[in-house]
Amino acid sequence: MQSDDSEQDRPAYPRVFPTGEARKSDHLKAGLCVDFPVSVVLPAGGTGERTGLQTPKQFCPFLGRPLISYTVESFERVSWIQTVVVVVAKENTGLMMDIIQRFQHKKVLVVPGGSTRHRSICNGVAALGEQRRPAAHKPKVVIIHDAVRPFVDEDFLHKIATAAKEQGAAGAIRPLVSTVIATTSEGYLDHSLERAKYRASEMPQGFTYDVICEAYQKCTESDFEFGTECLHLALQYCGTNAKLIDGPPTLWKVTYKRDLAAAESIIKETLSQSACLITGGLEAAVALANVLQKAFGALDMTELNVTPDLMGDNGRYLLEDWNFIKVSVDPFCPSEVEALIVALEAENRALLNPAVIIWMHLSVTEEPSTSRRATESAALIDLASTAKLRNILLYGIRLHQPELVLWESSAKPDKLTLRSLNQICAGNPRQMLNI
Ligand SMILES: Nc1ccn([C@@H]2O[C@H](COP(=O)(O)OP(=O)(O)OP(=O)(O)O)[C@@H](O)[C@H]2O)c(=O)n1
Ligand SMILES: O=C(CO)[C@H](O)[C@H](O)COP(=O)(O)O
Repeated sequence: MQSDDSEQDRPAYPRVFPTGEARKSDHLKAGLCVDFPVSVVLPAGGTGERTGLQTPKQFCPFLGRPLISYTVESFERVSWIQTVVVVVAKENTGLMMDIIQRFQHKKVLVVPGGSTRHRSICNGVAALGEQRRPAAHKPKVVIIHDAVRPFVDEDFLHKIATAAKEQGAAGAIRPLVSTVIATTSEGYLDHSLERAKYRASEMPQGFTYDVICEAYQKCTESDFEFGTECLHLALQYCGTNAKLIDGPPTLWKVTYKRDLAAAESIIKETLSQSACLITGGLEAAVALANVLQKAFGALDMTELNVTPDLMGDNGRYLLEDWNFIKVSVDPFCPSEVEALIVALEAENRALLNPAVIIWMHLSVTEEPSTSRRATESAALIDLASTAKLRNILLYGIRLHQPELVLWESSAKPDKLTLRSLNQICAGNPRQMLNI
């Protein structure tokens, strides 16, 4: 991870929660688009030796999902990207096909890798020219991105794709973290480079299909064996000076074991503490929602809004980024939560921003029997398992409160109620009853 980031330069990691109107207007922007075919090559054929782990880093799991699946999703969700070629070592083809099936990736083509990164990328580019799928067009622009850089957003991909189309090649750059020096063969300082003049070359990079094909056709065995820079091939063999674009720090590459921990914490960080309470408009649910809102407020949580439903434009906006607390009062009705899961799925949210649904059900009649509770829990476990495959984390809390007096919207919540709700809210959702 880049270590030179000052506080002001802290990465704007893709977060679940927008901050007010600015984010809202982003949503209202018609959406980025390109009017030429763009496809992607994700080299994922390495062994990840530097992590010191047996499993190649691209297949290491984060919250139950392999890293490569997060990267694939970052591209798949971009409507103007046609095909995502994932290049994997032959022995990992089965594993990759299994990941595609399990996480329902739709745009992926799996291609066998080579012995070096350049050979793998070259195989991926060649596969784009051989596609036989009816809907596949030869791409105008090919974006190349390491499979082990999962945090890439649509805005930046758009910049790279459009610059690549205009210029023939484009790539992300970042300020250097340390000064680069040359050493003598005896291990002494030969000379050092003036740091301000140099940049670190990162990914993604974009090329017109013709430029990247020509570069790989003309480059030497030595380039294939030792080269580390596709932009260099475009310059040397096609005379194309790449357009360089300052990228966000989120583009860092998972290289060492500590990067795996950092990636996981970023993914977790995107699970925001704020949420939208859905009441269905029922009086008792509204009263409960108000108590919860006060409890969250007392915990100084950033945002907790209450809405009766997710209809209309506001609903679409909320579905795009927010987490949800679905409040219901008898009867126990999983189909309401199922409808929320279906709506979230239809919104095709980024996998990097897992959606969390907490279903808080209030039972106001007599205590349900053990067998009824078991049947209801079984239905919810099924629902939660299906949701998890869509990166929707479903948790359940059942409250039994025959007396609703405390929860009338005008009443001040009693201290005990507030304290127990605070305890629920303060707990890691993972420690709650996970249905
Ligand atoms: N023969 C290779 C080598 C690397 N890569 C891919 O190129 C990307 C960047 O390379 P790097 O971080 O060096 O990955 P590894 O080669 O796996 O790591 P290491 O050098 O530590 O072994 C990774 O997504 C990696 O899977 C590839 O497709 N084919
Ligand atoms: O940044 C890059 C290219 O500009 C590549 O990600 C980098 O070269 C990969 O190198 P390595 O496989 O040695 O980590």
